[in-house]
Amino acid sequence: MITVEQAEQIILENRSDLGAEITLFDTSAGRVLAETIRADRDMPPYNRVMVDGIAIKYSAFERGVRIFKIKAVQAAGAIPVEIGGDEECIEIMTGAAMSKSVDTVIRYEDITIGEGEAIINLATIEKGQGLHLKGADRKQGDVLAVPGQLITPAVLSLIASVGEAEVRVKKVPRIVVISTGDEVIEVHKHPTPFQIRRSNNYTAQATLKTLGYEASVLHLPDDPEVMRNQLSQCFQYSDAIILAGGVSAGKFDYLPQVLIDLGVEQLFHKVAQRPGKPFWFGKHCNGVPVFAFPGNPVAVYLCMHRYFIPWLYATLDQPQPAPVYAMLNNDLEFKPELKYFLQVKLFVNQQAQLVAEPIAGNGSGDFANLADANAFMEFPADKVLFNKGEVYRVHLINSL
Ligand SMILES: Nc1nc2c(c(=O)[nH]1)N[C@H]1C(S)=C(S)[C@@H](COP(=O)(O)OP(=O)(O)OC[C@H]3O[C@@H](n4cnc5c(N)ncnc54)[C@H](O)[C@@H]3O)O[C@H]1N2
Ligand code: MOO
Ligand SMILES: [Mg+2]
Repeated sequence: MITVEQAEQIILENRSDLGAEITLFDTSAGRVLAETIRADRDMPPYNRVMVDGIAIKYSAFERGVRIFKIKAVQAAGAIPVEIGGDEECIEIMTGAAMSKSVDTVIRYEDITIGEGEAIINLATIEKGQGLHLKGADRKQGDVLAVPGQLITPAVLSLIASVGEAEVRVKKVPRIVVISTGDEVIEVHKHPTPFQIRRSNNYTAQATLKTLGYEASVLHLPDDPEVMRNQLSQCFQYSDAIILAGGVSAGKFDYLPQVLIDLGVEQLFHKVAQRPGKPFWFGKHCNGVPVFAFPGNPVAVYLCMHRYFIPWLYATLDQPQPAPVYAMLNNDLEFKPELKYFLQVKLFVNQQAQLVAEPIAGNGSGDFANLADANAFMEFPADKVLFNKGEVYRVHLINSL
């Protein structure tokens, strides 16, 4: 049996390269950049007025001039107006490009406008005040965003401002989530006393949706023939396949054999972890990875966060998010030599520490308590006792 770290490494080594495509900039939020965005002009591109008021030459104020003749009113977007002499000013608006003949802006609140003139009511001003200098933020050609960067609303504003109406983004994988099991029926149907409604595939789909990724869902019965037929089609139109259930030691756990029959190379089966020990991972001969998670709902949920999402980041060339750590709030014991992932509720205490409160449950079949959790805490396999105050890694879940 391999460790969690080994499983993670094998999965990341099997990241896919799906290439890039062009998309319209205004639909690119949530996509991952596949090009470098550079400033096409200085930022700001001109000496930008920051307040509504008057623009003057500072040296005139320094000499004692307080009353300035208004030469013109200049709106944002208008051609910059020059003053004729030092005792003139321009009434100028926020966002306007200031001419070289003036260098300082005084806001309306600090002046009195009279008949064709402006009187400054301040004893002191600073040269260059009220002005956002050309190139102060970034210079023309500077890198604004890099490949692998998520297009957040902030990045999108940069893409728009440099005039990239079309932007190169990483292609997103076509993902299918497939639940298995004869006991698992459709959501709108009424279960017999020995059936359950399916939830695993929808949880996995929703987990992806919260990150901005679509997935289709499918269900397969515990019938190797049907599984073979349906799965062989899935390999034609998917870039990643997530399965749930049918991978353990039961008489009807056909999946590992079915996958091997279909040309999927088994890269591992079973990971030293709880939940999710029977996790099976392989790669189809056409390159499509297969994440066959154990059917228990908590195992599916953990494996989505611990394995599939990191694979997704790697596939999209996105840096993995920095690990998060929290402080355990209770003593606990876990004897098996497995890495233990426990549902916890995180909160920040008055010392600004991130604290993890374990949520007691009934094992990996108990998905009722998942709704109260916002993270899994990861406990090392080589320890039995875990004490209050110790710090361990956490994986955030249920964050919308
Ligand atoms: N002899 C052994 N038995 C089991 C072992 C083992 O090592 N030896 N491992 C246990 C562990 S750990 C897990 S986890 C489960 C995994 O089993 P499978 O992957 O084969 O999954 P199933 O048997 O199909 O189902 C398990 C459980 O999950 C429920 N389930 C399945 N699909 C859904 C769905 N879409 N929505 C909600 N719930 C679902 C299913 O009804 C079962 O209760 O095996 C242990 N056994
Ligand atoms: O692998 Mo499981 O521990 O029941 O989810
Ligand atoms: Mg089973």
